[in-house]
Amino acid sequence: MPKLHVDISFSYASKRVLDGISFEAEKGKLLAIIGPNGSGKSTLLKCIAGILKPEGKIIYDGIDLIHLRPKERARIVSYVPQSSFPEFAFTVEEFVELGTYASGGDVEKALESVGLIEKREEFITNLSGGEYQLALIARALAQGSDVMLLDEPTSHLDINHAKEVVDLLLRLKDEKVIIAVLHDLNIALNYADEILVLKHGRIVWRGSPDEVSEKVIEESYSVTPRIIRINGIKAVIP
Ligand SMILES: Nc1ncnc2c1ncn2[C@@H]1O[C@H](COP(=O)(O)OP(=O)(O)OP(=O)(O)O)[C@@H](O)[C@H]1O
Repeated sequence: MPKLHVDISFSYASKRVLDGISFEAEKGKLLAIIGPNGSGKSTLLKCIAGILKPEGKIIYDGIDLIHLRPKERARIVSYVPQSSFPEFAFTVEEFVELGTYASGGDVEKALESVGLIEKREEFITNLSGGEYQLALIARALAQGSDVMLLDEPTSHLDINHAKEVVDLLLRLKDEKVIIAVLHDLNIALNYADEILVLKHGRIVWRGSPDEVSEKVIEESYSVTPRIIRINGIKAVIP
């Protein structure tokens, strides 16, 4: 089974933001990246997505993604950015169709997967923040890529829609390499298979959600939380 190998560093001008980040991700395991604000999580996803050009290597299935042209890379990697207000008044269907540019993917299936098929004719600018987040995910799904990167995919969603997105990722994880930046530690600890903790642009901890201790959170976020575990369910109380 092909793996994604990441071994990179990145600087904005002279400011080192990612320093020797090295990890692997594979299908079947939902990988969550957590860490405090400014630790480099979004920058890491942007490097893998090809928006930023890091030093080092990003290899998937023997192919070095850093040196691929954008259209070739888009066949392999899709990226769901942090949600912002849509810039153009496309219909939902047209917006999701943008994802098919590189690979000619399935718009209808993508809309169905996120529950937006009924809204296909509506303008994207009329969606709620949560629905727009789902449209961003549908656009990435329509790309049909093997690797999917998501930057805080549940941040604008109510508990019901957040659960829908998590369920979708759990359904997709056997067919795609999925890497999600998550601020919601409860989602990360309860649904991810592996966790990477970033701090000051370095991986300071990695392991399974069951191994995340109060000390790990304290050392990364400088806050002393309580982690409660009941019948396999974990809750992080700040
Ligand atoms: N375009 C940019 N130019 C210069 N510095 C930047 C730029 N974008 C981000 N940074 C800096 O890089 C560092 C990492 O930012 P990044 O957005 O990757 O962190 P993050 O962990 O995703 O943060 P958050 O959790 O707040 O979204 C921060 O110090 C940030 O100020």
